[in-house]
Parts: sequence; C-alpha cells; structure tokens
Amino acid sequence: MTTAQTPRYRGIFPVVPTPFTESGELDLPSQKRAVDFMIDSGVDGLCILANFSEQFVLSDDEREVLTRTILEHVAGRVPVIVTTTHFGTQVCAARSRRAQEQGAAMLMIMPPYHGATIRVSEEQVAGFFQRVSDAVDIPIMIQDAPVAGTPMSAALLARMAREIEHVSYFKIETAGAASKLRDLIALGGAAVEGPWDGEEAITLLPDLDAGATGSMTGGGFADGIRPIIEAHRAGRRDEAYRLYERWLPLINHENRQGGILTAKALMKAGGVIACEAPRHPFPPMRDEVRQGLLETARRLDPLVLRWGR
Ligand SMILES: N[C@@H](CC=O)C(=O)O
Repeated sequence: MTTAQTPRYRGIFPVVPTPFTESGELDLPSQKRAVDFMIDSGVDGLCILANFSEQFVLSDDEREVLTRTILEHVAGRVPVIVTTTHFGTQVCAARSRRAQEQGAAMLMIMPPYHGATIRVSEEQVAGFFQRVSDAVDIPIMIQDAPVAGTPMSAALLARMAREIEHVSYFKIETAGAASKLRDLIALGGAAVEGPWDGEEAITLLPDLDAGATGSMTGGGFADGIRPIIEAHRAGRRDEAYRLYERWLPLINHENRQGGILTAKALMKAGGVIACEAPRHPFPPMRDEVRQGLLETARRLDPLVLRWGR
C-alpha cells in the first residue's frame, strides 16, 4: 500500500497556461514552448486545463487537442496532471478515463458545481467522486477551491480519502488552508497521500509547516518557488523563510493583481510565447498591472524573462 511517507508525487506542479493567438485561436507552437520553459524552470510536474489555464473558455475538442499535444510533447519528461472537472458525473468520468488513456499521471477535479447556485449535498459529492474513481486507475486530486463555491469539510475530504480508492491527493486553496491541511492529515492519515496547496503559493510557508508535500502554483517562476519547498523539506527553515520573503512580492502580485493572466504576461515578456491575450470575454491585463508585474519580476531575475531571449 502507498503510504503518506512515500507519495508518488510531491514538489511543485505549476498550472500550464493556454496561449491563444490575437484572434483567439489555440497557439500550439507557443503552447509547446511554454511547456519546455516550465520544465527548464525546474518543475516536478505540470497541471493542464486548470482555471489558470482558462479551462472555462475551451471547447471539448480543444481540451482533447491540448491534452494530446501537451502529453505527446512532454513525452514523460515530467508527470502531467489533467483537470477533468465537470458537473455531470458521467461526463467527468469519461473525461477522466480519456485523460488516463492519453497518459495523464493524475486527475484534478473540483466538486460538481454550476453557476452561482446549483450545488449538491455532501453525499452526492462523495457519490460523484466514487463513480469517477471507479472509471479510472490513476490518482485523483480533489481541488478544494473557492471557485467551486462548494465548502467541503476536512472530515468529508478525509472520509473520501479513506473510502474511495483513487482519491488520494488534495489541493487546498480555501481560506485557512494550513489549518485545513492539518485537520485533513490528522483525520485521513495514510489515505491522504498528497496534502497539497495552491493559490499561486500565497500561503506556501504556513502550508509547508502544516505538512503540505506539494504545491500547485502559477506557471511563471518555478525557479523561484521550488527552492523554498526544497529548503523546507530538508529542514532548512530559515533559508526557506528567507527565500519566501524574497519571492513573496511576485507571488502576491500573481495572487492579488495579475491573476490568471500572470504566467502568460511573463512568458510573453520573456519571448516564451507569442501572445498573452486571454479569450473573450475575459478582459486583457491592464497596462498598469503588467508594468507592476514586470517591475516586480525584474528585481528577481526569473528564468522566464531570459528563457526566450
Ligand atoms: N490554481 C487554481 C486556481 C483556483 O481556482 C487553478 O488554476 O485551478
């Protein structure tokens, strides 16, 4: 049995952004360069089709193209988590099965939600994950994110970890993430193979102190965040703290200012991708926000600003 001491995956698994052309088409050459840059920046793995990949503006056909293109291009260099969130259990199970066939290492899934008000009970949430788990043979990461508007208690998450075969990783992005990670680890024990955090690493240090073994960050500067995780893992807490202090302005900018478009703005500035535009109706990044982002990033000399030059 896999135990919490020997997780299959740990470390930094940033979200891969989805580059579009100015006219809003998928830009696959830029997509491949984004992936190559991210691997060069030192990721332990990648996550595709997440919210920071703008998954909500992609068609089903485009999801298929992106998954195939990225997994073929990565070609096993690092493990890839594929997000398969959908409200419908059958759709999510089919998406998940397909992602597994294409080579996904893990699936990331939010609980079922639709719009601002359509939600289901805890029992239905557990039943949803049970059926999706029954359809696959790879680990499932439950994404506990405010965007789903579905509060899941640590007790519910721990119960699903214990009772549902492939539910074993948890990305906790809610307020008070560190306390929730502590509760989840205490309640779930070895069934919680991967207690992770997200939210662009804005709560990374408290979450690592709480026992997080992985972090799903933004895609632009793993070369800055990975050393924090490694220093902490090696017990060099002062060094982890110093590094976190150094990178926190950029992490904070992504979490609170640049948001979903941050990685693409950095990659465009560094010559990694051709265009940073989002897809309509998502608004482009304001010039002042981009200026602040780039000024903050230049102080740190991240690889992203040098990789394509
Ligand atoms: N990092 C998360 C953000 C949560 O909504 C993601 O991209 O899905």
